Amino acid sequence: MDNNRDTTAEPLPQTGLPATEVHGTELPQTEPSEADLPESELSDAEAAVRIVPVAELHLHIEGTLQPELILELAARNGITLPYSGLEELRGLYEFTDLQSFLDLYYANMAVLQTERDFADMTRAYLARAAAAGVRHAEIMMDPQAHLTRGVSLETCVNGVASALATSQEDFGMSTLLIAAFLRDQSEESALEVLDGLLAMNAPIAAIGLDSAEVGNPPAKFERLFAKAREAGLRLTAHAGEEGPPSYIIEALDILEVERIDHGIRCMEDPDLVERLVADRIPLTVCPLSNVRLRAVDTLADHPLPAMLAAGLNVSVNSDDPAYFGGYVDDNFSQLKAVFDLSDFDRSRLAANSIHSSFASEERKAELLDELNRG
Ligand SMILES: Nc1ncnc2[nH]cnc12
Ligand SMILES: [Zn+2]
Repeated sequence: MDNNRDTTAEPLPQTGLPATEVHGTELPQTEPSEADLPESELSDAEAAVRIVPVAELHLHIEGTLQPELILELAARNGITLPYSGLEELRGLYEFTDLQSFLDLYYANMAVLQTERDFADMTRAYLARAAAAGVRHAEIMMDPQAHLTRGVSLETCVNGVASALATSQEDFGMSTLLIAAFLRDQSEESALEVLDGLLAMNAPIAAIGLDSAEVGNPPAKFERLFAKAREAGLRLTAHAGEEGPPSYIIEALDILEVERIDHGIRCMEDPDLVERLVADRIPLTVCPLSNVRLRAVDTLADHPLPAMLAAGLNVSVNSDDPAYFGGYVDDNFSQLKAVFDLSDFDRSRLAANSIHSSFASEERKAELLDELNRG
C-alpha cells in the first residue's frame, strides 16, 4: 500500500456527547502483522487477504456463537438440542430471508445460561476478530432475547462485559457495548429493559435497533431513542436491510440516529443518497450477510462498489459471522475476489470504519495512525 496516499475520509462532525465507555486505549503489542511484511514474503493467498487494521461497527455477539461452541455449551448446561449433532446443526444454516435466519439465531441462544457462557462466547469472537485485523469493536447484544427465556440482565450483560473489560490486554482491541432492542417487540418492553440497564449502570455506550425489520418501522421506537439520547447514549439502528429507504429516513429524522446499520436500500432513493453523502452518515454494510439473507442474489450484485462510487461513508462488517460464512477478513477477501477491491478501497473502507466509530477522538487518532503506517 502507498503510505503517502491520504486514505482517510473527512472526519465526522463532533456530536458534543459525553465520552463513551471504551475499554482499552493502548495500541496492541503483537508480533509484526502480515501488513508489516514486505510483499515478497507473502504467498499469493496471503497477499490476497492482506489484513488492514479496522474497526468493526456492526456485530451481534450472539451471531458469533459457532456450532462447535453451541454443542459444548449445551453439554455443559445439560441442555438437549433438537438436532443430533454438528452435521445436522450445520445443515440448518441455509436461509431464505432475515426471518428464517432469526428463527435459528434465537433458538440457538438457548445454550447461553451463565455469565461464563456469555464471556466464553465473547472471548472466542475477540480472538478471531483480532486475527482478522479488528483493532476496535462495537459489539451489539440483544438483552430482550435473553430476558424472555429467563436469563437475567445481570447474567448476560456482566458476562459479555467481563470479557470486554480485558479486551485490550488479551487481544489488543478496544471495545464498547451496544444494547440492541428487538423491533418486533413492543416499545414498552424496550423502555423497561433500557430502564433496567440504566438502573444497573450497565457499561453500554449506545443503543441499537435490530430483528425483523419489515412492518416494524423506526418511528415505533421514538420514545426509546429520545430516552437513550437524554441518558447520553450514542444511537444507531438497522434500517434499509430488507426495509424500504423510508425506514432510513425515519431512523435519521425521528430517532435521530448517528449511524445506519446496513442501509443498502438507500440506493433506491437518489435524494436520500445525496443527503447521506452530504451529511457523511455512516452505513455499516455487511456484504456476506446480505448474500446469505438474500438481500442480494450474489456478491457480484452487491451495491458496495456503487455506494463507494457515490461517495457514501460505508464500512465493511460481519454482522453474524458464525451464520454468514465469515468474519471481517473473509468479507474483505471475498469482496476482493469478486470486485478486485484495491488497497486504496480497502484502506478507505477501514478509515471510514474508524471515523464512524463511537470511540474517543484520541483512540480514533491512534487507529488512523496504525492504518496509515500499515
Ligand atoms: N442482520 C440482522 N438484521 C436484523 N437483526 C439482526 N439480529 C442479528 N442479526 C441481524
Ligand atoms: Zn445486524
